[in-house]
Amino acid sequence: MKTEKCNTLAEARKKIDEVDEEIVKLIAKRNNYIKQIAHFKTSVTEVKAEERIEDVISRVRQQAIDLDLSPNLINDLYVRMIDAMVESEIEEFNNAKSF
Ligand SMILES: C=C(O[C@@H]1C=C(C(=O)O)C=C[C@H]1O)C(=O)O
Repeated sequence: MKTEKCNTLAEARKKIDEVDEEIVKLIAKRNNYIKQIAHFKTSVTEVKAEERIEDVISRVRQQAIDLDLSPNLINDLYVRMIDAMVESEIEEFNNAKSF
């Protein structure tokens, strides 16, 4: 992973702002795929797919370890994010069913 060396506080903050912009775009992209997935499912239990959540969390925890990042931090962020995305998937699922 390429991280540039910054020489000032302002420069480092600008880099952080750029990274944040990318993170939010990627989260929006992830959420768009989540909404598509809703259309391939037939029940709310299937929407929730607990075993898939465990797989995703386990994979990102390992990736955090590989990148020398706290696995617990990534775990907590993902639990919160997936929770919200499952809500958005359920909403999409219920809307699709009502057509
Ligand atoms: C996207 C899916 O649906 C839900 C959302 C998940 C996620 O945000 O990664 C994982 C499992 C499901 O709770 C899926 O089944 O893959």
